[in-house]
Amino acid sequence: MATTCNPCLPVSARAPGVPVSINARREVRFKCRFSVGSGELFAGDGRLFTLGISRRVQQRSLKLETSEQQRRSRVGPSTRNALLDETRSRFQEETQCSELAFCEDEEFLKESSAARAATRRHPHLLVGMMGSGKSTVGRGLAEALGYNFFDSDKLVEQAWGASVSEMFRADREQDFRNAEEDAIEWLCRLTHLVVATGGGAVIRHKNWDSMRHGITAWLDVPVDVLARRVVAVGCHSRPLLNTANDASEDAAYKKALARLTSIFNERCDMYRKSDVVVSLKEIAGARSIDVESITPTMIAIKVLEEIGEKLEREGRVY
Ligand SMILES: Nc1ncnc2c1ncn2[C@@H]1O[C@H](COP(=O)(O)OP(=O)(O)O)[C@@H](O)[C@H]1O
Ligand SMILES: O=C(O)C1=C[C@@H](OP(=O)(O)O)[C@@H](O)[C@H](O)C1
Repeated sequence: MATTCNPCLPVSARAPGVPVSINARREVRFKCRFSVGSGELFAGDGRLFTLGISRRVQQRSLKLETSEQQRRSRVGPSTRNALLDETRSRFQEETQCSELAFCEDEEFLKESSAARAATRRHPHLLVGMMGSGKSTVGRGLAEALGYNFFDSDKLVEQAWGASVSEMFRADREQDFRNAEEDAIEWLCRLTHLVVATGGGAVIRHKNWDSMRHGITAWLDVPVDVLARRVVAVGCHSRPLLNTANDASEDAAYKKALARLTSIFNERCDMYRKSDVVVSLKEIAGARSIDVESITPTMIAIKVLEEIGEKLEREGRVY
């Protein structure tokens, strides 16, 4: 028997978990309030307990909640108490916590579901220059959180039945920007999702009004790295770079670098308006590696850490 946590993610970054429930296999799920982590604990007979670890775990105490759903599942009081006793002793053994409290009172449940509802108001929106990794990192982030992933460019393409490049080529950039605005407004009304916005989303105030319903994270990637990435995959899907006809990769790189530098200089103040900034240079410095060696997973972890810290500073739960 052991608690199992995703070893790739730091405590503050683990998934916030699912609502408390008992499933068809009669595995009982417990979830704690102010959860900053979760683990799984197996009872001797194969039942699975999903546990949330409270911030207070550092003070050697732990709070778990059981839910109305569990009550509805017709686990009788003696079974429930036996489960709780078993969980208590096994978890105390695991965590060396001296205090462990199970809360079942209505007030606690109301409070914790309000807290969960508050976090649900926050879609995670990745902003940044084209090629900064919003889609790549966003997908991993969504997977880690158990959220849905959306790419606003893709929604626009679906709505118009044309690719972004085709729209730009047909001189319909303004139509694209309007459709992007609608897509972002719609997405920001939803919950439990990670959105990769288009690189230019930050230029419209209306998008910021929408994005304030969520949490924005800027992936700050040096322009030379961006240029290398977009040239490597081909610039056909990035109409603003206009490098399609360049004969050599070197020529395409130089043109992309110049164009990206100028776009970055125009937009950097707007990217800085984001709730959190994830700088690849900083990650590289902290890990003593070069920027090109930073993996999307490392970036996703940093995004989660930064968002977690921001919410904590503001007294909100993740
Ligand atoms: N951390 C990374 N390291 C190396 N390549 C990356 C990294 N993040 C993204 N890429 C690559 O860079 C390209 C652009 O990434 P993408 O996620 O499409 O960026 P965006 O959505 O911001 O335009 C893709 O080919 C992707 O595989
Ligand atoms: O920077 C921009 O203005 C744009 C970035 C692109 O998205 P990505 O950042 O996903 O490449 C796409 O929305 C469009 O080509 C415009």
